[in-house]
Amino acid sequence: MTVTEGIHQAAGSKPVQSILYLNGVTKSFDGFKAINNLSLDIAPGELRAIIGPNGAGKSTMMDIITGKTKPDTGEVRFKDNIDLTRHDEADIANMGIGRKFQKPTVIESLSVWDNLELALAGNRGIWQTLFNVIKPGQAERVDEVMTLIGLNEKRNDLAANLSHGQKQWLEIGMLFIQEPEVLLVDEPAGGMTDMETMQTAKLLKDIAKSHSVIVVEHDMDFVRALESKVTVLHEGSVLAEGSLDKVSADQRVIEVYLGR
Ligand SMILES: Nc1ncnc2c1ncn2[C@@H]1O[C@H](COP(=O)(O)OP(=O)(O)OP(=O)(O)O)[C@@H](O)[C@H]1O
Repeated sequence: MTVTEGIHQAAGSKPVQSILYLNGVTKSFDGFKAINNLSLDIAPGELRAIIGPNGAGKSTMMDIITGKTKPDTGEVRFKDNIDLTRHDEADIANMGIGRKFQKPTVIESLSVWDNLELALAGNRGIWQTLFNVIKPGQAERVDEVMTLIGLNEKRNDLAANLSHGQKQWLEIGMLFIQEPEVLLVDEPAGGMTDMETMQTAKLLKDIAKSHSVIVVEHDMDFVRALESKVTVLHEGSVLAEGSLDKVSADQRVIEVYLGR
């Protein structure tokens, strides 16, 4: 059994084939098909990049997975047999599908440490977290995540004083510390320097050693650095899938990106 299989297979149960499985999903807005017969299969522990021109349906797809938007038709399954269309957004987040939006939402007036501690505490609330003694093991967990996101030396700095890239890493850390099984990450590299972009790719690759990660991104240098399978969306469907080299050599993908 590989490490990934071990993580995703409960004792005695059948190994999970697909951490996320979409089949024949359609969603229309006022008669316009934003998602059109979309199918997608993500394996446990997979890192998958989703690309596609503006309006291809990337955000709507993420909204459908997280329960923010209900599809008109089609299957949306988590761990093979959990039908996500029957659950609301809060349920889906609690089941272990975490999403990081494009804009960081860290609390600027708190330190890096406090932001992580707060995220770890989850529903316990801000005042209890800040004034209660931290539980055994939690400080170690905060330290561990702080090291992963490369902000150890900034632990006592206010989040307001971090660079844009560092805020994004902190936010990824705040999602990761809650131990979701799947992380959905929306355009993390937007507005980052080249060095920050490469560090973000490394961070997501590190996270994907033990988690499934789906990342939507426009920055092709970032997508190349992920070294992952790429899905190209266009007009709400999968246009091409494979390595970045393979999809970027596909004539249909070239036409979509360059315009006909
Ligand atoms: N709530 C909505 N009401 C009406 N139309 C919508 C709604 N949400 C999305 N759309 C339309 O659906 C299509 C797909 O949008 P979506 O935001 O999913 O694309 P995207 O690939 O994420 O684009 P971008 O890269 O620009 O963020 C677009 O034409 C958009 O205008």
